[in-house]
Amino acid sequence: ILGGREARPHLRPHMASLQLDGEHICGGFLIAEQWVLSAAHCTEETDGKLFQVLLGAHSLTEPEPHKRLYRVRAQIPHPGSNVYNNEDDLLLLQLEEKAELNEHVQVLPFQREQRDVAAGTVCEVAGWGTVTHSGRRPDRLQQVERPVLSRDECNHRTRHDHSITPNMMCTDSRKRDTCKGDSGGPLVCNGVAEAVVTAGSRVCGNYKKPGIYTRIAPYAAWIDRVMGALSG
Ligand SMILES: O=C(O)c1[nH]c2ccc(F)cc2c1NC(=O)[C@H]1C[C@@H]1c1ccccc1
Repeated sequence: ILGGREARPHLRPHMASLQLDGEHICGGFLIAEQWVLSAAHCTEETDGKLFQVLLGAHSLTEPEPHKRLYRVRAQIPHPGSNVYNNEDDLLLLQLEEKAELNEHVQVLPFQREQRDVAAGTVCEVAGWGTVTHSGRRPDRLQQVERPVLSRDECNHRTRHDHSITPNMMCTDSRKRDTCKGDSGGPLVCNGVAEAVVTAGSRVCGNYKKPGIYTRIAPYAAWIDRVMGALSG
């Protein structure tokens, strides 16, 4: 998160850190007791290794009550996700067991209504991604508020040049922005997860390249189908 600040500890009990060998790779969030939603691109360089999911954390390194690392039973990237574009950039992770819910570990409801968030709506995004242009990695969860940018604005030739589909949305990226390591985290508007930070490589903090998110409502049926099929 560029231009943000340290989050109030444990005000985002839905936040997850997707880790490989103890290293934070991407964000994610708890959508059900045994399920985390993140971004498919985050699995690109993991050559088939399964993530571990850290829940209940504020600091990535310090011991905290309710902080717990969960093993993953299954990772299901959306079938439409690919390495060439940001389309269908969603990843479902089934935890080995149901997460133990408490004040620091909670599920976050996601938007199911197929209606765009109005341009100008101020939403918030949190993550353990880079906090400086030189790539400094924070130990504690950061957050930033960002206004939604209309799809037409975002698709302007000088911005994302018509690559933003109806299944995506954008936020203003002037100075305050998401960055590497924030991908997979939720864009929360009025307390509801509207979208997921896309994990394609994008310059951060440049107003010419707004933040890109995968809207969740268009994928509600896929999410329900996968969770229902693997609910054994
Ligand atoms: O965050 C992303 O957009 C993104 N997209 C990817 C694609 C492949 C892939 F193998 C990884 C990623 C990845 N995450 C990262 O590189 C994470 C490791 C870097 C990081 C940045 C800041 C703080 C902690 C760790």
